[in-house]
Amino acid sequence: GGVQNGGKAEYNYTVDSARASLVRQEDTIIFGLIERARFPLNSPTYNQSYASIPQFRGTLLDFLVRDTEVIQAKAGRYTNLEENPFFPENLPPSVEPHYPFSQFLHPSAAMININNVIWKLYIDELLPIFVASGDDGNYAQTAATDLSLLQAISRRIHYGKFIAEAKFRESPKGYEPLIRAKDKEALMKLLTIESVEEMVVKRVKKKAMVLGQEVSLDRNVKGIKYKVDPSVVSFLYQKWLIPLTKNVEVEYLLSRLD
Ligand SMILES: O=C(O)C(=O)C[C@]1(C(=O)O)C=C[C@@H](O)C=C1
Repeated sequence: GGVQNGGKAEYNYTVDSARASLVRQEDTIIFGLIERARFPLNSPTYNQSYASIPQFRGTLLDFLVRDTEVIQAKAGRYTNLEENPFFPENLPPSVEPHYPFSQFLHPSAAMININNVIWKLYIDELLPIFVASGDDGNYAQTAATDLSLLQAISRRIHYGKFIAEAKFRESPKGYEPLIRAKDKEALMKLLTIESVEEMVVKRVKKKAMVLGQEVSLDRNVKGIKYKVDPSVVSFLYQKWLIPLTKNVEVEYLLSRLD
């Protein structure tokens, strides 16, 4: 397809390499949670009537994300299909020379973007369970940590496209009839491996303990304190991140043969 690869070997994802990437992304997400949890909720960040930005309608977070995405688009961020913008409308093209990223995904399926769902979920459901209530006035800093965490969560969930493609290529005969029959339930069942999910949930809890513990040189400190509650991290994965990744996988597969 389309982009010339300039003689470079095309990088192909496998189920194993995609899983390895998800494992790495766990670190980014956990650090993102730790960074955001340094601040209390700071609700004015998400309140349109608080923000009074000239020529802009929206919240401070909307403003920061929109304008950051414009810059990042120009710098070429979205030429890599692992990245999906939150405000894809009217993003400028990259001004950078194009790197020949692998055309691994099926072109129509590559267009899936559920960031509107992720955004709403983040504000309404996720924030309240891992940040303390309160207001310390650091709204711009808060929005900056929201942006990197949102990008990390979005990347993880949309990575479902790459996993789904790798799974499809490993057993097209299993997937093709279900895709033709548009059988979402059967697709969901075929791509689900409960033992892998259980490992993910256990590992992120352990990582949150290791990466998020307060480090002290004082031997007399009693009890370990965590910067973000490890059981909240495993809950986020179990309740939201894994299910949404799987939804992306199903959506991707449904248009895989278009
Ligand atoms: O590792 C896989 O096989 C995936 O599809 C990823 C994932 C996940 O979101 O972590 C989703 C579905 C599977 O049941 C197991 C794990």
